[in-house]
Amino acid sequence: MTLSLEQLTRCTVAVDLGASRTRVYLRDSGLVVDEPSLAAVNCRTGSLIAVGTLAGGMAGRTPGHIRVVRPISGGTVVDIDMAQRMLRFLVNDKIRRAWRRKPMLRAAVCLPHDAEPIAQRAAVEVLTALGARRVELVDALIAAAVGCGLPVEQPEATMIVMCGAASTQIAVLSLGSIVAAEKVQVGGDAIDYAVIQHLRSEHELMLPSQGLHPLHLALFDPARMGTEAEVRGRDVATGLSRTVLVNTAHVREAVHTPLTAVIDAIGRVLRECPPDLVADLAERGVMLAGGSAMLPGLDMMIEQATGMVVRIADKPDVCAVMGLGAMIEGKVRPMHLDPLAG
Ligand SMILES: Nc1ncnc2c1ncn2[C@@H]1O[C@H](COP(=O)(O)OP(=O)(O)OP(=O)(O)O)[C@@H](O)[C@H]1O
Repeated sequence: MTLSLEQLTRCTVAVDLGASRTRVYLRDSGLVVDEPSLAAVNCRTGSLIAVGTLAGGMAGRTPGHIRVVRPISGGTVVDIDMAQRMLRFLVNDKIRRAWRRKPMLRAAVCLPHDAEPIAQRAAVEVLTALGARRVELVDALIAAAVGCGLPVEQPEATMIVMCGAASTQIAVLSLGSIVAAEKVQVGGDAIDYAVIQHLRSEHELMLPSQGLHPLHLALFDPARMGTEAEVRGRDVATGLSRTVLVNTAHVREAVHTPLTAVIDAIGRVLRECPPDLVADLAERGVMLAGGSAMLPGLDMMIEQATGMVVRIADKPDVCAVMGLGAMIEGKVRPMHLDPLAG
């Protein structure tokens, strides 16, 4: 992966191909695409019917011959052809025109920490098919840390916990590099799954896929700890609509297992760090980013488990692409580490 800021400033477009959402930042225009990484396909003809938000609205409501697919899984492109087609439709005419004016278009893509060479290659192929002549790959943790406004280029420790849909990545950074990092395959989707399973087994209730986010507020809000929240769904046996009262403390217990994996990974990263950096972190705390950082009370759960202050980034879901955008716009100044003269 590259971290040559000079190479990045030659890029016109910054892309974050996430498991849950695809985001595109265009130089001089800002964030121009932020849509679900979904495509609806007609299985009989192979034609694409919808992408992004429109495809998301179709999920769970399609007839047998239409499938809503995710070409990106865990931050890795798993279906290159579909990802290319999805991205082509997500970037509208205006962006395509801007790209066409740049025959030697360069693109920057952020990839999960420690992405396999095959995942790196897949991302390059997706962007190349859209006209990029050169693709710079950047570690998503560095991009997100820049996007959160952390002083990554300074000789002081900063810690970022990026909780996405399919994974949580944790890193301690200093002097523009990653000192210690870890990735666990637990993110917002695993937390949602734990809630769905709890409602299914304890209350015999099935939830529509879109019904979870409004629920997060009722179930995880620390102010409502130990109270009951009304949840509406479909009865598993009868298929009829039903409302149940759910104890919020029990739901928190249900998500304990996925969250424990995240807390354990934070501990492992801290153990790998030199003591001076850990002392910095004790003062400065932890920055929480990624879409799942918006889960009410997640910051407090991490704070209680680690004993460190946890802050949630401004717009945590778009930190990585905005950080990459800042890099291509040349807003990040590298710290000079040239050998001393004399
Ligand atoms: N307001 C919210 N409250 C709770 N969870 C949320 C909220 N908004 C988004 N999420 C969760 O955030 C996750 C998406 O986060 P993000 O946009 O960072 O994912 P991504 O970058 O596509 O994923 P990944 O980094 O795993 O590739 C989803 O699991 C979603 O359920």
